[in-house]
Amino acid sequence: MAQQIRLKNEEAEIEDLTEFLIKAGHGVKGLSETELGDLPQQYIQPQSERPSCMKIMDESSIPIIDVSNWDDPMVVKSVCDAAHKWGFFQIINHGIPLEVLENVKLATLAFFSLPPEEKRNYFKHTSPSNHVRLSTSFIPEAENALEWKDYLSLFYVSDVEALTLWPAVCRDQLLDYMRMSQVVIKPLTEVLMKGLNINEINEKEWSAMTGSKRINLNYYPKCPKPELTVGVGRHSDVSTFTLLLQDDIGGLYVRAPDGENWIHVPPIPGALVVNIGDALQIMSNGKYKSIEHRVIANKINDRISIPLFVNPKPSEVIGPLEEVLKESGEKPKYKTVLYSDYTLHFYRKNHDGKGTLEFAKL
Ligand SMILES: CC(C)(COP(=O)(O)OP(=O)(O)OC[C@H]1O[C@@H](n2cnc3c(N)ncnc32)[C@H](O)[C@@H]1OP(=O)(O)O)[C@@H](O)C(=O)NCCC(=O)NCCSC(=O)/C=C/c1ccc(O)cc1
Ligand SMILES: O=C(O)CCC(=O)C(=O)O
Ligand SMILES: [Fe+2]
Repeated sequence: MAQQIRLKNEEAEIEDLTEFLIKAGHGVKGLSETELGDLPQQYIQPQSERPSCMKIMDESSIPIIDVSNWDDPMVVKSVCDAAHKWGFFQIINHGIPLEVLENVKLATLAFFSLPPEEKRNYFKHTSPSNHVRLSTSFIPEAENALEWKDYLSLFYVSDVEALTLWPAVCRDQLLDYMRMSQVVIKPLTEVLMKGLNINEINEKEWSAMTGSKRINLNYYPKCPKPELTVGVGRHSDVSTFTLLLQDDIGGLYVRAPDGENWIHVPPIPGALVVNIGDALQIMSNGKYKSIEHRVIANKINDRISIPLFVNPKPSEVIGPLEEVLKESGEKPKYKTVLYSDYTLHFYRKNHDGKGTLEFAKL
């Protein structure tokens, strides 16, 4: 197969690659396992996006916050300051049992270990529902260069629906995690709102901020030439916030507050990475920031990560919160947008740093 991929002329190559990756269900994991030795040209990123162009700040680190007591004013301050300055932080002692997190990682590996004949049923054209979708790269149709990643994206509607639609090898573990994640989602939302002087969150605001959830299982197989490609290109999440579980390999980099340098997010056993998404940047009128981040591929190890995106409901109209505008006296920096229009805009283009936010800028 590997030889076939390489020997075809350029146009046939793309067709063949699509056949191999998607129709046959091998994904980039299958490509990695063929031990090509070389990187197919479709994965070669322009010079400016390659790791060699990143200025990395080794001495810096995003905050690590012990959240064993969410009511502690110091915790509230640390979380809100981090959301303002860094847009990214790690939380420890968050109350989700280690076993639940370990089971999510094992379930992710179990899904990607399924034979290609089974996995191919979850790609867009064959998936039984648009709430379950396996993809390779981000949006292959919209990208000039592909990303070295496969991912299963699961939109959560209810336990009942997930039990019917989600793949049996991982659904119970993921549902346990979704259930347990409330011990973080609820106090984290309350604390972030406190930082905006919102002390009571009504039903409508809960729905505006946390009304829908999506969980992605990311698989980054080892890559023959990591220096020429990316695991995930520069982007900010379109969520309200994201809880990210990563394994012990590393490779996630976030933009430093100076807007130029990059900072590695080291794996910490048992910790969760939290990042602010575009929706909360909009609702907080820019007080909290969604930060650009990217993943570098790895030559030696496969890597997995599992982001849980906490989002507004797709039918929600979001914009700067009234309380925030009143309290600060600021003019709105963003217009109101239908959240599903915002996410559709994100899904129609390749990763472009913080470009998605332009859609909502006034
Ligand atoms: C607008 C959505 C996304 C889809 O609406 P739908 O009408 O029920 O679903 P469709 O299946 O008809 O999808 C419409 C289009 O959206 C795209 N799409 C629909 N889900 C997908 C999908 N998981 N994958 C990649 N295209 C999709 C897809 O391209 C499709 O376009 P097309 O095929 O041309 O009809 C809707 O689910 C929605 O608004 N959800 C809100 C919650 C939500 O999912 N928010 C996104 C949080 S995810 C996030 O912050 C970051 C994600 C991310 C992901 C990958 C990365 O590399 C980096 C970051
Ligand atoms: O793999 C990671 O560490 C981050 C992945 C990511 O940014 C995403 O899926 O949105
Ligand atoms: Fe992300």
